[in-house]
Amino acid sequence: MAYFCSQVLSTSFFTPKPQIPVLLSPGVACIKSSQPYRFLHLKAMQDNKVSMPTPGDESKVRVPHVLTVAGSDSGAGAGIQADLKACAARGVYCSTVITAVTAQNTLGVQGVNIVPEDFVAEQLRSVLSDMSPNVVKTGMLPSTGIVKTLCQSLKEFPVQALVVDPVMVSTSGHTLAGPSILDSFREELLPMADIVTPNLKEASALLGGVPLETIADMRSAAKAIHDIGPRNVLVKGGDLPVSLDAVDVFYDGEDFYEFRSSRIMTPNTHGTGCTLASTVAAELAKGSQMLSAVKVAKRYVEAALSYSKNIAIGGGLQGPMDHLLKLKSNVLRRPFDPCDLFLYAVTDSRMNKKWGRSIVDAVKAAIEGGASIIQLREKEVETSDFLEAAKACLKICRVHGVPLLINDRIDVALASDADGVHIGQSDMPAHVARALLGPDKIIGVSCKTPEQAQQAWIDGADYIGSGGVYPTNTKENNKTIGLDGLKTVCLSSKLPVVAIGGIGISNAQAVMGLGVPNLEGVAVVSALFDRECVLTETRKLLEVLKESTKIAN
Ligand SMILES: Cc1ncc(COP(=O)(O)OP(=O)(O)O)c(N)n1
Ligand SMILES: Cc1ncsc1CCOP(=O)(O)O
Ligand SMILES: [Mg+2]
Repeated sequence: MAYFCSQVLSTSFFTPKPQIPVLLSPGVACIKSSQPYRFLHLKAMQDNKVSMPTPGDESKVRVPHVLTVAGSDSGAGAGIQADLKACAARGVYCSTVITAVTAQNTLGVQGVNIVPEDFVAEQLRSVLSDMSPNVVKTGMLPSTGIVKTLCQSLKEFPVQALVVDPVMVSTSGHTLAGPSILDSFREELLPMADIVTPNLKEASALLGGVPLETIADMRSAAKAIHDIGPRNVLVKGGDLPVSLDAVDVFYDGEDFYEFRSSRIMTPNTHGTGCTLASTVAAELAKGSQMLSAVKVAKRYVEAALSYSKNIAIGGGLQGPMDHLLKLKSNVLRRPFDPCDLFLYAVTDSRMNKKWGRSIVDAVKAAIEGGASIIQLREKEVETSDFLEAAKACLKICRVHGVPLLINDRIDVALASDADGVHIGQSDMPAHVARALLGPDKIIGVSCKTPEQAQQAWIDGADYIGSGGVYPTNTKENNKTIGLDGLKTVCLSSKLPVVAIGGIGISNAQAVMGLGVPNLEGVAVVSALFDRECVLTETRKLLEVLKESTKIAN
């Protein structure tokens, strides 16, 4: 590997107009250049100071790493906090050097406290001397001294790429870095940058105040900024007047590229600039070339903006976005409660077809009748129909606060964002399902024996389905374990249990009357769905179950 790298390096020293990162191995990009800073960088790479796989150290995995040098935003929509979240969302490690601490919220910036220059230098040294970030991304650099300190540190500890977001004014209009830093930007920082990502105001400021009102102006600005020294320029046109599309202009010194996307109507745009730049940095750290890094970053920001367009955080005009695309779905999903197992309705497409109803109608009726959890057990439908049904049922379940699980099909559960899965002993092992679904989704496992119950607990299941308690026609060749077998499983299980198999209004009380504390309810298929009126049957079963809890107490 080292030999291959030095081959690339030795030719790159003589490349006349080098700009594009050369992929050496995943996460290791080498930028060809003949400039002094580049020389130091390449030299450091040769000396193995910059992240390289260590021969004989295969058990350790080097992760792509971005160091962000920026200001803290107490509201966490922008600055260091946005950078951390964007890198985490993109699967890249992010270390931080804080240049200023701001008091901010969705109303604006209430205060700024600049970190002393020598302490910025100390943070830089701590990270750069030990942790070998692949890429440095800069945000708020509030003083000339801090800009100079950073440039000095980068000469001492070269990195693979430098992404400069020339933050000057907050989205609320507060000055975060005054005009005094412009000279140091132009003279020192930009010539070291692999990409600079100004918005219209920042591009104008870098060019001495020229008005920028059209895409043609943006192209001229990109070219003029490129002349200052950065290898690539992205002029962001989000503030361009009278344009429905958001247009950004990218210039690599030879070609122009326009990135167009339809404007997402949302107030939650605070921190988009920081997020875009740190995502570019993250993609470069993974080994992407510059143009694809910018493309992916644009796509990610658009997706996050679109996902976050209706989230409500703070009372001001500009809210933060949700970098991890999780907040909305977590609000709608409540944690698993074992009481949900009380009346567990398991669908069956054959039965619903027989009675001329759709899966969605069957689920609606079961919920209206009082089902506390739904499982889609659709053994005969096409995958695409299963997915559509799951999405439609999920909408209904969410409105009623009823969890929706998918039988067997982890792929369908993931694609529909259902609340979880129910799996059997011959399905995907529960620990694999847990790894695929993450910590929050509900996983139920079928168990007939104490050993299986113990394994389900070890594997990270949330509940056990135990049966068939009574003989059933719904599942072929299914061994009946009886009430005794059910009791044995319950007593050996650390997890809540739901009984299944041949259960209906005639025997539900006998099952619940077993009197074991972790037996939470009954799961039924034919007693609800192989009947003319699902609503009536569900109501009747609910009454029987309620009655059995009264008797038990
Ligand atoms: C709640 C509940 N318990 C058990 C089962 C049976 O699952 P499995 O053993 O995977 O068999 P199939 O349902 O896939 O035929 C269940 N579905 N639900
Ligand atoms: C899926 C399953 N697992 C064990 S028994 C059974 C079938 C339950 O269906 P029914 O409630 O109609 O007996
Ligand atoms: Mg199964």
